[in-house]
Amino acid sequence: MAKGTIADSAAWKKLQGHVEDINKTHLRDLLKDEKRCQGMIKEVDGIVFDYSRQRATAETVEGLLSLAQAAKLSEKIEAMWSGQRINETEDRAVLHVALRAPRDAEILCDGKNVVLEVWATLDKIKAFAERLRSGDWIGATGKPLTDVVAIGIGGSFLGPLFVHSALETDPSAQELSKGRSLRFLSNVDPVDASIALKGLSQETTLVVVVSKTFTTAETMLNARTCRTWITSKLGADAVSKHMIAVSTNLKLVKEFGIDPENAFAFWDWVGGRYSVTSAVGVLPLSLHYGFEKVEEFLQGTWSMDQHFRNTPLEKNLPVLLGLLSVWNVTFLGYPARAILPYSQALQKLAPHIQQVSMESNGKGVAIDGTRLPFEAGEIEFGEPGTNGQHSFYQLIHQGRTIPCDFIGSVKSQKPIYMIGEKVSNHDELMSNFFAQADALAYGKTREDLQAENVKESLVPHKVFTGNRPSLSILLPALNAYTVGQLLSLYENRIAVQGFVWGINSFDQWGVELGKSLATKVRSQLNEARTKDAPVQGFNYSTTYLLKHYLKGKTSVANSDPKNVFPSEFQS
Ligand SMILES: O=P(O)(O)OC[C@H]1O[C@](O)(CO)[C@@H](O)[C@@H]1O
Repeated sequence: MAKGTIADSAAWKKLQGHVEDINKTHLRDLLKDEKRCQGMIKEVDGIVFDYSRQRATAETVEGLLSLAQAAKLSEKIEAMWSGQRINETEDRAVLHVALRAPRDAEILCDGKNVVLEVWATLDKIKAFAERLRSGDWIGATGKPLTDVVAIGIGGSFLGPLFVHSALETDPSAQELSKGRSLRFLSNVDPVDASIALKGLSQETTLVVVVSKTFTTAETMLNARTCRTWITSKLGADAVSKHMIAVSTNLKLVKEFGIDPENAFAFWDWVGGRYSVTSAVGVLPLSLHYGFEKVEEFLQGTWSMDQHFRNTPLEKNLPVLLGLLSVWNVTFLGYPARAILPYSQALQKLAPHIQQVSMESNGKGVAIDGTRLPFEAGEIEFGEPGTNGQHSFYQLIHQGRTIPCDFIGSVKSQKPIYMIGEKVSNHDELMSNFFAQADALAYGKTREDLQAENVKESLVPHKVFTGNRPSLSILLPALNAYTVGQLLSLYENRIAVQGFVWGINSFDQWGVELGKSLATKVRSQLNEARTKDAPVQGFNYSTTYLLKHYLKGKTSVANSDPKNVFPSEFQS
């Protein structure tokens, strides 16, 4: 589009007009049309995707596909895959898909096949993981390193944590990680460090500092904290044995004191929140589970990536998911989405996707800087079912309309059957998965309640309007491969939304302002505590709060500097 935004397109306007038609329908009636439903259930590489409970008809989907065409979606997907610098404000390509490509694939960036570099790093990770896991790599006192603490924040933390929590309950992955532990340290809150290091011994711990930039304040402070924890017990030389790094900034890794030989690279064409399939996730997960298990995860992502790149839009799961999200957010006016895995192992899916989505698409201007005449981005949150049912589902059923993603699996990784119970524990879980989607769609009418002889005064309270959209994703089982498929499905869905809205989903300028203001506060706190300097240069409110905060702290002016650590740090 030469000028203006996607909202100027005829396809956009047509969809706006179509909202009125949809508002005349109820999901209760739409679900009676079996032909419609049949067209809205797709199966790809073992995953069933059912969007028949969306407030949409074949005409809606057709309208959305025209919108995709107006937004040049196919061209944008191809531009991403062909290494064009589609992250224009940072002048970078967006090629996280290359991270999971098989060894013999070719993906070009600036005329270079990046798959070769990807595999050089994967080979290095594999070799290192084998050395560590076999006990060939030993710590400063000669002991094998069985515990890994991965320090990182945002994309350098949430993705690896999500995959780790998903694999933790997979029996084969469990077997591979016997006798080992993997912990994460992200928050700069000293309590997080005390939790991460609790009970660990420096002698058997390897710290992995994960930071794309190697400048992130929280990560670097936690890295220095762990370095002090190690050196105070094992001496300065122990760093080379007990600390390694993942970064695109190998110069700063070296300056920090980590041997560049023990650093694992990735590239500026990998966005932080899209980096879990780079060394950011692959290294710590391989140290814990072995490289082969992590490779299965990469293969799952690649399978869905290939489907995304090569399948016509109308059958393409990430595309359909993305278009329906645009429909819900922008046209039907539902700004939020609930991610509801009926799988405890997917407990960190929502927090991870929350970052991928909200940091990617929470933008106010189009890629050319034009202010958007609509609100892009989506509020994403979620909890595993059935826990969420006893928390926020009340609001979803009778309060606000929040489109839901229900995710379940056919098989459980930990089946429990008990004599005398009607169903297995997993069947009980999945009964809720199936029931909730229909409860939201159909609701319960006044007539239904009257037929049940419900007391008249209670009828209004017990009515469920229904007509609340959801979609269902059914995996064959939860394992490394399907976790990879799911990740790619969501990552690519989020890219599709951004491509259609016409925004840059791959920069994150919105996180900068808070960071720079924190620098000013940090130096004020330092001046106040070490030199008793007065609080100045802030507005009334911040000055008041800072003074109150400082009143409760001990001044260290005129005293000898010393390290202070919680007792958990002393092993
Ligand atoms: O990996 P880094 O450079 O430490 O950055 C951590 C995170 O901070 C952000 O830059 C901003 O939140 C994320 O995009 C990124 O994942």
